[in-house]
Amino acid sequence: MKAAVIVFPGSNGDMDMYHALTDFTDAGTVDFVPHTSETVEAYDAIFLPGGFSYGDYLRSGAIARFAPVMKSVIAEANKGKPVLGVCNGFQILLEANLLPGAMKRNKHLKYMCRTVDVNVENADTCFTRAYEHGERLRIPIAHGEGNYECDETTYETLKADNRIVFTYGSDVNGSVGNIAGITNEAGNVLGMMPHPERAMEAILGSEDGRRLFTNIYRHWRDRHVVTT
Ligand SMILES: NC(=O)CC[C@H](N)C(=O)O
Repeated sequence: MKAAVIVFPGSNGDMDMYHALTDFTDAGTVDFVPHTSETVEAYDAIFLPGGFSYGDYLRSGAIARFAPVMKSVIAEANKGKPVLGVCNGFQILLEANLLPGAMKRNKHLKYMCRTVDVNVENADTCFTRAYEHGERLRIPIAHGEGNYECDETTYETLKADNRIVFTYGSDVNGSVGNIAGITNEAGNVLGMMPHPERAMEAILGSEDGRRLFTNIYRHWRDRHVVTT
């Protein structure tokens, strides 16, 4: 599997994402792909890391959404390749309209940085099949604009179509329905505010993020590697 970790000016989760992929999955190639790149067509899975792309000016993700690489990210997402956006990556996916809704400042207007409870609401996606439905994970958050907002119709659709993949165990930032992560309609694009790539090793507090990465790899392997 060839994985692309997209790097924007201001990304800060790119190294963690790279570490999660190279040290915990058998992904053959993991490349840092700069925001100026014109194409990610050669990659099987695309990862948008956390950070403060373009200094979070205007709104988080609002400028990154126009980076040259995004045209190709959108094209590959529409072909059905797995695309994972974490934190700022999620914000960019929202701004790019690959996912519905928007992010507002956290309800207390404070940047929050701590490990929280995260519920697995849908364990039937290419990202979450290694988890149990209803499982409670411990995953760190680190954001100032994680207050997910969408209109009533969108919320009802997300619920009805099982596209709410993760919720917070409690109301941490004001998000509608305590939403922590959602997918697109096809299920191949996941945006989530908690950082699974920072929950890979018990020594750092949790290894609950591991299965997300190993499962993306497994999903690809099951479709591309012939076993006897
Ligand atoms: N770790 C992140 O990606 C968080 C930064 C994000 N731009 C924010 O809302 O603060």
